[in-house]
Parts: sequence; structure tokens; C-alpha cells
Amino acid sequence: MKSRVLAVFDQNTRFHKLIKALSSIHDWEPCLYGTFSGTINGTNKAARVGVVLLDKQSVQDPQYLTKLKQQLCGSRLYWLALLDTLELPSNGFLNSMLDRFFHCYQMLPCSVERVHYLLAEMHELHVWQRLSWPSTPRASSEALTIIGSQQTTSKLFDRIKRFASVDAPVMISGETGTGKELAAHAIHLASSRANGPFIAVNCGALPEGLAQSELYGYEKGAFTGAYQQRKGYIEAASGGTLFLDEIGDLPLPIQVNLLRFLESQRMMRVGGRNEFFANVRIIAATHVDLYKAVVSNTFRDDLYHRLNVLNIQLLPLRERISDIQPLAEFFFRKFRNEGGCCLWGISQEALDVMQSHTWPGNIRELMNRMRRAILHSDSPLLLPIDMGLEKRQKERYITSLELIRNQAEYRALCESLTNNSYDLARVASELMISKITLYRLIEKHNLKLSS
Ligand SMILES: Nc1ncnc2c1ncn2[C@@H]1O[C@H](COP(=O)(O)OP(=O)(O)OP(=O)(O)O)[C@@H](O)[C@H]1O
Repeated sequence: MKSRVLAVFDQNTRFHKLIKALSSIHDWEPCLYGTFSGTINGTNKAARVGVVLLDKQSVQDPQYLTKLKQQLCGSRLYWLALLDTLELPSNGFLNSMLDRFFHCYQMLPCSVERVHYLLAEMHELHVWQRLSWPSTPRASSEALTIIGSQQTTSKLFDRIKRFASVDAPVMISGETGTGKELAAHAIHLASSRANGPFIAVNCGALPEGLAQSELYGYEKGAFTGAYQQRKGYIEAASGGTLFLDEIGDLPLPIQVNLLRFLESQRMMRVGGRNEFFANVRIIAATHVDLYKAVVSNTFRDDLYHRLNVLNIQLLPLRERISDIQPLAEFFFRKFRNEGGCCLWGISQEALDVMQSHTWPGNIRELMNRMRRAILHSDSPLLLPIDMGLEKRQKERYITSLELIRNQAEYRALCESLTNNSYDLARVASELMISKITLYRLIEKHNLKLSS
């Protein structure tokens, strides 16, 4: 079935044409609704996202805005505002409405492609929310908002959905800040354990001498200072999910115990005498190549295989450039209200510079740069200098064609290897190269073949 867009507009033929154009080029079926005089809520159950056109008169008309606000209040749709003005009017009521009730807004004129992109993003969110929150929402929506291009998120959502339907351990790998914890939390919330706890533990931050008691808990009198019984993280996650971040940093003796727990789901507190059952799903994450740790005997081979039953590899942001703009826009909307900023949007130069930055801190870095830039900017549009990325823009122009080719080759290989779960025959066929060429390229780019 086609996805449906509920369009609420105010007798504006241009808008009518825009919505019609969307349906002709993409899989959208608009249910045009005309001026809103009745109720929006429940008008069309099939609609998932809604569009409101605010023309020049509407944005200045408090009565119209109040009526619209009442309509949007109880609606369960994601809303896009199309503002038929060239500049956002300095109208506090309108601005707070845009922030509260609209997923995003766009000034007209803008291209059909742009509107389609925004609708697709909102549609994706809608599907995702329904998938993750079958009953009452427990977690804040922020914890679950996974943003990216359609291409990246659809694959990720598909994996999350599939992994959520089983109870096996999951290994998530990726550089720091690529969203490993977010993905783990999403699996938890989409699984039958959603009503149980999600406990995240950074194994690298566990003091070696205390790691055992922190994870397994202890009985009263187990050691000096154990004045009362205490549950560890594993027990605390009972009925839910334990997310073990930086699993490679887990001390070797604790790795043995964790393996035993994974095999039997049974555990014992430090100083305890009886083993008991703890119903916990383990999701582990690593930012280092865990296989190398296995080879160098700092990580147990058996635990590696036990944890690596299902895996997700999150690419660094520099290798998924199509995600940069949606993420930047998402963080812009998120932080725009901080510190009374009155920015209208992100400049094209800033978006261009973001595409050429290498993002060593990945999405976390993008988020922090956007937040800082929004606070510091004093121009109407966010500029590269606000993000502290100006210098890198200049570097871009001295990049040689060969370097650009190599980067593109590397990116295509990484994406294809991940998408095809490291099945080399499929990768070679997708990239339309021979297996021999594929081996040569893998060697040239020094790529790992473990999934
Ligand atoms: N796709 C995404 N959409 C929106 N926000 C994201 C996305 N990915 C990551 N983030 C945000 O970026 C920040 C870093 O993400 P997260 O903590 O999940 O990364 P990580 O890979 O677990 O990092 P680390 O390895 O350092 O623990 C978080 O605030 C998270 O909400």
C-alpha cells in the first residue's frame, strides 16, 4: 500500500501542485484535505505524516494559529510546516508552535525533492516509533531517534527489528560516537524485553579489582566494607538488557565468568553460596578490532564467538556522507532553542564543509559542534566558522583527484562488505568486479574480513 500524506492547506494552488507532484514521482499518496475547518485528528486514519501550509496571512493571524494549535495538539502524526514566506517572521507564538508541534519546517519556494526527502524522513520515524513502542512509550523519544539517510537507516532498522525478535547476544562494532549504544537501546526497546531495564555499563571504566562485584553484586560481609547485600549490573538488568560497552576492556578473569553466565544464564554474587538464574540479554560493543585482541590473547576466543552471534557494524560518519545533512538538521532543530538563538538554518557552505570533514568523533562530534555553533553564531545562517571547520574547507581544495578516487573506492568497498555480510561473491557481483580485483582492493585498503 502507498504511504499516505495528509495535506492541510489553505487554498494555495502552488501547494496543491507540490503535493500532487510528490505523488507522481514517489510512492506517496496524498489525501488532500483543503482548508482545515473540521478536525485534523482522526480525519484520515491511513495518513502517517501531515503537511500544513502556512501562508503569509496565516503566520500573522493569531486566531488561525490558535485554532491550528488546538488541532495539532492531540494528533499522532508527524507534521511538516511549509511556510510560504521568505523569512521566518519574528512571532514568538509561531516559533514555539513550530518547535513543539512540527517535526520540521521548510520555507517556500523549495524543490519537490526536498519536500519528499523531509516527508520520507518523517515517515521513517513514524514507522520506527510504531515498531518500537507497541504499547505505552517508556523511554524518551530522544533515546530512540535514529537519524540518517533512507539508505542507511532502512538497513539499520531492518537489522534492529530482526535482532529484536530473537534473544541471542549481539555484538555492535564501530568507532567511538557512531551510535552503538543508541542501536543497542533500540534493539532493547523493540524487543519483548522493552518493559524491563536497559542497563549500560562501560567495561573500560570498571576498576579491575571491583569489576567482579560491580557486575555480579555481593553478599553482606563478602569483603571489608560490604555492609549489606548489593545487586550487580547483571542482576539489575534481569528481565531486560545489559549493554556492555568497550567489552574488549573486560579483565580476562571476568571474561571467563561472563562466558559461563552466557552459557547457563546462572550467576552467583561475590561471597554467595547459591547460584541463581538471571534472565538477561547481553548486547556488547567495541570500538577496537576485537578479533585482533583474540589473536593477541587479550580477549578470549570462546567469549568472542559466543558474543558475536549477531552483529552490527556501524560505519564511521566519514564513510556515510549521506547521513551528515539529515543529522546536522536534526541537531539543529534539537538545539535551536538553546540560549535564545534566532538562527534560521544551516548555510550551504557549512553543509559542504561538513561533508569534507573527517569526523574522528563521529556523530557525537557532529552533535557537539552543532550545539556549540548554535550558541556562538551571530549570523542568520550557521556558517563553517561557527562550527570551527573553516580551515578544513580550504584543505578540501588541495585534495588530489587520486585521493578522492581512493576515498570513494574505500567507501564503496566498506559499504558493500557490510551490506553483504562479508560474502565476497555477493560483494564482487554488487560492485561488478571480479573476485581477484576484489581481493586486490581489500589488500590495497587494508580492510578486515571479519564481519
Ligand atoms: N543515527 C543517530 N541519530 C541521532 N543521534 C545519534 C545517532 N547516532 C548517534 N547519535 C547520538 O550521538 C551520541 C553518541 O552516540 P552513542 O553514545 O550511541 O555512540 P557510541 O558508539 O556508543 O559511542 P562510544 O563508543 O563513545 O560509547 C549520542 O548522543 C547519540 O544519541
